[in-house]
Order: sequence, then C-alpha cells, then structure tokens
Amino acid sequence: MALSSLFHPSLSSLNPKPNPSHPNAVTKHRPAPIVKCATSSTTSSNSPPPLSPKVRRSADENIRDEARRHRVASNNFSAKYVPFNAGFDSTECYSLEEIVYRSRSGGLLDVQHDINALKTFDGAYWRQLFDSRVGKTTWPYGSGVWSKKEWVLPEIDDDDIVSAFEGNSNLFWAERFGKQFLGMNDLWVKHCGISHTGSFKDLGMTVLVSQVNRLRKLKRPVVGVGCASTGDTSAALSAYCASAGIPSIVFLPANKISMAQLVQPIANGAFVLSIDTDFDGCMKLIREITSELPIYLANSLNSLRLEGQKTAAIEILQQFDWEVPDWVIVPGGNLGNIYAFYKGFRMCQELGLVDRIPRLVCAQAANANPLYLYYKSGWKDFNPVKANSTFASAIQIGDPVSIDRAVFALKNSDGIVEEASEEELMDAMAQADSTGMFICPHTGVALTALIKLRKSGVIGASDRTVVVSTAHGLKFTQSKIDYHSKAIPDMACRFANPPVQVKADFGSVMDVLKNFLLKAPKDK
Ligand SMILES: Cc1ncc(COP(=O)(O)O)c(C=O)c1O
Ligand SMILES: N[C@@H](CCOP(=O)(O)O)C(=O)O
Repeated sequence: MALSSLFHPSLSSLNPKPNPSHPNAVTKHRPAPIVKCATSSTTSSNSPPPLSPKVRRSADENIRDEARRHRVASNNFSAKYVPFNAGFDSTECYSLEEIVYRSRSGGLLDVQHDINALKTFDGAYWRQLFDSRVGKTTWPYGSGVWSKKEWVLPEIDDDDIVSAFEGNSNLFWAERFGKQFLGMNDLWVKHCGISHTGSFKDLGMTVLVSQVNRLRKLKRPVVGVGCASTGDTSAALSAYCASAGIPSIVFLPANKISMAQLVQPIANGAFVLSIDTDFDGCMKLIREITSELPIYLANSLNSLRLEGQKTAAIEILQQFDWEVPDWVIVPGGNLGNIYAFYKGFRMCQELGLVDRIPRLVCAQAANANPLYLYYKSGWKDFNPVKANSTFASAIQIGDPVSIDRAVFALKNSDGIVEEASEEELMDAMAQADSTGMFICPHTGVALTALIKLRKSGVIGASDRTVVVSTAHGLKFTQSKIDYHSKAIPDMACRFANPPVQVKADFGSVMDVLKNFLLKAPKDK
C-alpha cells in the first residue's frame, strides 16, 4: 500500500481494506472505547493532520485551531495505571484521570496501554506514521513526544497538551571520540540535553503537565505541581507550568545544585524552597507534602513522566531507520529513565517495529551507587546509601524511588551496571569535550561505563553503541572550570587545557604560538 494512502483522506479509498479503527481514518463518531478504569468519556483527537498538498491556514487561525479543525471524534486507544509488574491475575487499575502515585500495596505504578488495540496496526504502519511526523510544525506532532501520542497519552485532547516541541534530539555520531579513545566507528551520543530546558526531563514533563492541565479543566483538586529536584526536574517543571499558567513548587537541596540549574525555576516563576538536606531528604518531604496538600507530584515516581521519556528510545530506533543498536548506556540516579528506555524499546518490539531490543547499561557515580552495589551483590541485597557529593550532582541520589523498575529493565535486557569515580567521570567528560562535544558530568559517567566495558571486551569495537547524554554541558560549567584550572584536590586533571597567560607584546605571543605549533599534531 502506498504510504500516502495511509495519511491523505482523499487517497483513503486506495486502501483495500479500510479499517474503521485506523487512527487516521476520517470517520464519524465511533463508540467511546471501553476501558475498565476509565472515569471519563473523553473524546480525543488522534488523527494526524492531512498530508500535502497542505493549504496554508488563514491568518486568524493558529496551529491549535488548525489541529482542532482536523480532529476526529474518537479512537480505540486507551491507557490506565496498573501496579508495576503486577501478576496476570491482578485486577487493580486506575484511570489516568485519578490522582494516584502508588498501588494499594504501596508499590510503584505503571501506565499500561491497550496493546491489543495498538496491535490492530502492524509494525510497518507505526514506523511510517511516526516517520511522517518528524520535525513538522503541526500541533502537537511537531513534538518528538507527541508524534507518538497514540503510545503516550492516547486519550488526551490536543487542546490540553502543553508542549515546547521537545524531543527530536540529535543522535550525534561521535566519530572522533570513538576512533581516538575507543577504536570504535559506530558510537553515537543521543543528545537529550539539547532541549528546551537543557535536559531529558522535558520529555516527561510535557506529558505530566499536559495531564495536569486536563485535570484542572476537569476541576480536579490540583492547585499546583511540586517536585524534589537535583536541578533538572525543577527546571522542566517550572518551564512547562509557566507556559500553561499553573503554579509550580520546587524543593531543592541547599547548595547541592549548579547555579545555572538554580536560576531556571527562579526565572520561570516557581515557588522555590531551598532546603537544608540532600535530594533524598527533599524527596521524602515532597511525598509527605503532596499527600496532604492539593499539590500534584511531578517526580518520576509518577509513572506519567516515563511515558514521555520512553519516546527517546523510540526516537533512537527511528534515527537508525529502525535498526536496533547493540548497546544503550544511560546514567542513573532516581532510576526512572533506565526503565523508560526499556519500556520504549520493548513496546517497539512487541508492536512489531523491531525484532529485538538493545542491551542496556546503567551507569552510576561511585559516590552515589546503590544500584551498582545491588547489581554486584547478584541482586541479593538492596540497601539505600548516603549519597556523597559528586560532580555528577544531578545523580547524587542514595535511595532511588524507581529501584524496582530499574532492576526489571536490566534483568529483561541482559543489562549491566557500571560505576565511575570522580576522576574517571571528569576525565571522560574532558576527553569528549576535546573532540568537539560539550557534555555534562552525568554523560561523563555514562562514557566511563563505556570505556570500562570496551577495555574488558564486553563491548566490541564494531558494536553499535548509543550513550545517552542527559543534560546540557552549559548547566555544569563550574565543574569544567575547576577541572581545566586543575583546582580539584587529589585529581590529576590529565586532560586539562588551561589558558596560557601571555604578555601583551608581539614577541611573547609569537613565542608561545611557535611553541604550540611545533607540538601540534600534524595529521588528523
Ligand atoms: C542530568 C541527569 N542525568 C541523569 C539523571 C538520572 O535519571 P534518573 O533519575 O531517571 O535515573 C538525572 C536525574 O536524576 C539528571 O538530571
Ligand atoms: N535528576 C533529577 C532527580 C529527580 O528525578 P525524577 O526524574 O524522579 O524527577 C532532577 O533533576 O531533579
């Protein structure tokens, strides 16, 4: 079947078997889906806009209006909360319109999609649909997250979505780093941090804040949205809330996050509490507070976040033309993201877009390594740790809320956990920067894991490997300044590149330049 016939209403007659539940079918009203846990009769728009030839919208219409004009009445896709990793006989479930973060037994929740409804379409169909939406300005599909809306929050009305067209981040071929330091030619860095607020948190926050927007329209008791944060979650939360006019409240561990991160929620008008504790202390407090006050919890304990974050995995497959990489390495702190990657890959396999999933590696700072210690014990003994200070400050977390999700993801992907000392992660960051990147220390942790696994031969020279870069390096300039000025106690800073002080005269400048040019490498 021609691709165009899938998308253009006028060509739909070419489809030999018109399917009424086709997400693009321009049909009249169909019965609302029967979802056991659904509490509303939401009608939503899951129809992508018509393809070319596209008539330019009139001047008094914006892209939301335009999307509204193209909406269809309903679809058969739905999702609900279920206890995480519940047995087949579990009947516990909740509508996504309920305010619930934990199962009845106190365990984690997961968003479960109606996979049978999604399976009405084959893998080729989903691949083509997602590919057709990349990088457009069509509301809401211009977002890398909402371009996969049917797999994320299928029932939300496009009007309720709060998006900065996040996602669609660069999958960077790390040609020189791979060749020079690892002897690899198929090494890639997924730059999730080159994003609206400078980290991968945007992917999850667009979903969470959109759902809050919807809950508030439904008059649910949500006065504001709150999080504990090591910096990035609070930046994303405050930006998306500000854009929707929703109050945000952030709990930050005093003096433990970078200045660039601190200023983000302040600038976006959040109510910022700087608390004299660490992240784990802030997390405990926000959980207590959100169970007392009508403040919605925005940390990744809330499984809605992971629905957005999982799209980065789908995007990686898409960027490789649906070829599966061998390895994906993710830095881990509160441990929601490693599970989000697993879930994205697994859904693609289950729905026939790919036939396998990559092996996952979770990388932790040695100063905050509860998952690594658990892995090393053969998954026998999990003990939270007191997280020590680390340059990878956003993952200074000792009691990760998503520990069970992470273990599940790693066990089911033949995964590995690695750790990085402060010197290793800072050296790796400096090495990567010296090849033209400008990464954050957390990406340095992930690169250290790669270096170790290459050295031990676990990752082969020709293995296609993706390192997930989680935040923008510009948020962490102080660590780079300290490193390059060799101002870090007990660290050799082997790759430091301090500026040369030189007198302001021609001769002195010539001398240092000649010296430099003599030592400069002659070939590439
Ligand atoms: C920059 C950065 N990298 C990695 C992580 C780890 O992600 P997760 O908490 O989902 O494990 C975080 C937050 O925790 C982060 O802010
Ligand atoms: N690194 C995070 C820590 C909280 O993680 P979350 O994904 O559970 O919100 C941050 O930036 O705050």
